[in-house]
Amino acid sequence: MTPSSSSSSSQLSTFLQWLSSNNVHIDPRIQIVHTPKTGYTVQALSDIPYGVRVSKTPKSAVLSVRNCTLSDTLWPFLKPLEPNIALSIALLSEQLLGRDSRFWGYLQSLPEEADIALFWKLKGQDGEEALLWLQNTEVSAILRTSLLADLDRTYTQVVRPALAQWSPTIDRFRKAYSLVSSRAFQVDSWHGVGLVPVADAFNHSEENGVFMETDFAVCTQCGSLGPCAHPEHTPPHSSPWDEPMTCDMVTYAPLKAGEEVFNSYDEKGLGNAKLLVWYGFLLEGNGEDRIGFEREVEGVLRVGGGEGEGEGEWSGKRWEEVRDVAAGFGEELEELEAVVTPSEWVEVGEEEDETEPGSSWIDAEGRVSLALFLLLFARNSTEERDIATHLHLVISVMKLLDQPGEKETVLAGIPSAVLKTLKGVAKDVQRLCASKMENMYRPELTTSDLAAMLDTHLGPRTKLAVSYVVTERLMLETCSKRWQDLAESLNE
Ligand SMILES: C[S@@+](CC[C@H](N)C(=O)[O-])C[C@H]1O[C@@H](n2cnc3c(N)ncnc32)[C@H](O)[C@@H]1O
Repeated sequence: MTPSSSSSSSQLSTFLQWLSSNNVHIDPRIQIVHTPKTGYTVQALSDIPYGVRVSKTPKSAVLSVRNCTLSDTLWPFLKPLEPNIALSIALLSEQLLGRDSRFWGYLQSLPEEADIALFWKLKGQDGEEALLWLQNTEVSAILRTSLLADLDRTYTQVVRPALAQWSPTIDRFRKAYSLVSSRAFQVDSWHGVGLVPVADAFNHSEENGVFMETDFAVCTQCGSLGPCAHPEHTPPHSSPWDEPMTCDMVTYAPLKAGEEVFNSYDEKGLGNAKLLVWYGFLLEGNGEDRIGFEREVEGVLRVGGGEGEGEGEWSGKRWEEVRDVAAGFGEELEELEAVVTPSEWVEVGEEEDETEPGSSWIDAEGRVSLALFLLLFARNSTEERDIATHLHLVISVMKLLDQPGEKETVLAGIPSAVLKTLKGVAKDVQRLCASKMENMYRPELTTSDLAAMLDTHLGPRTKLAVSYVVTERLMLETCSKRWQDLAESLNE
């Protein structure tokens, strides 16, 4: 239910009063705004320089499994659970207490639920249609986890018995989970995850203006930052121990008057698939998007393609050899950044297992991951004895082709084995992309058809799903076209 603007403004004023009585500090240069359509946003009222603490929420005002009213009773039930599930139960318990909850002024300001894709399966026709569209995308890969079943089981085994006096429904528990999923923060090593009033009013963007700062390393037994009765806790020397512990939103860049202030929900970045599943929205042109090729890599390898190569050989000796050789090629490989994404160079040759299918992906610009490039290189150069020289030549040709100039001159004198490997890699990449698209919903529709559908009458979830699919299709098409062009230039 969408609240009217008068109920929305009374919710906000009750929330602001609650913040004030819980000693939450808000810098007068920012303002929390609420409209029924956009929910909460935070606006800068004047220019604010870098490094300003624009809000400070005492940890006593954070809702966590440690801080909730029924913590003493609930803790033994919550301790073994996955943190977000445990926090959802803590949140639900406060919601059930209603006005008796010390968090009521905050809770009454929250939406009833966040419409996250995790629960679309349970949302009738629009949700089901949206999920059909998301078939064989990154979203469906995330949704393959057993979380929904875990939530059902937790409801029966924990929520119902622990909160029996209120007879909570599974629906209320799921709604609480959706709020936690879309607005909880890591608070510290005692609270774990928690709902941090004010901090959770900021929307997300890739270019964030604020970030959260808090003392994380507190005593895991009692939450103390300074010296306490627990000998395992070594107090950090960097923080004053006697000040109230707070979760602060600090400006990360100078803010301009009149502009919305954004946070980033994950310092490592969040692609649209995760945003849809855990937060229920997506960002246009999200630079963090990736498409994994776990299934397709196995499919392509199974059908063969590397000359004379049999099933299963790809991850064997040759792959290890290529990986070892590539570890010494750091700078050379970096120069391929137009085709191979530079963001994971550090992983090459390090402990992370590059044979994991999870490291084969393309990025938002349609560039292949280094692991995928090397995997396909390995698979298409099985006959080469001197793999280091062969890799060097392949990289050199790719670099030359990327520069303006006569392709014929570039290619003259290049050993045919090098061209063959490159053509093989190009063909494999195109096959991976095609295979991904063929297994999506309605593959017969072009990407332009899908984009045109966005102007027609679609349910809100279906619309989000179709826009997501358009971005994945564009990434695949960009990637495929780049390698097709490369292969064609080798034929000229
Ligand atoms: C932590 S809350 C942020 C405050 C939120 N607007 C509210 O009304 O409570 C996260 C939720 O805000 C919304 N949101 C955050 N960033 C957004 C963005 N860039 N575009 C659209 N919705 C966004 C999503 O609904 C998300 O689940």
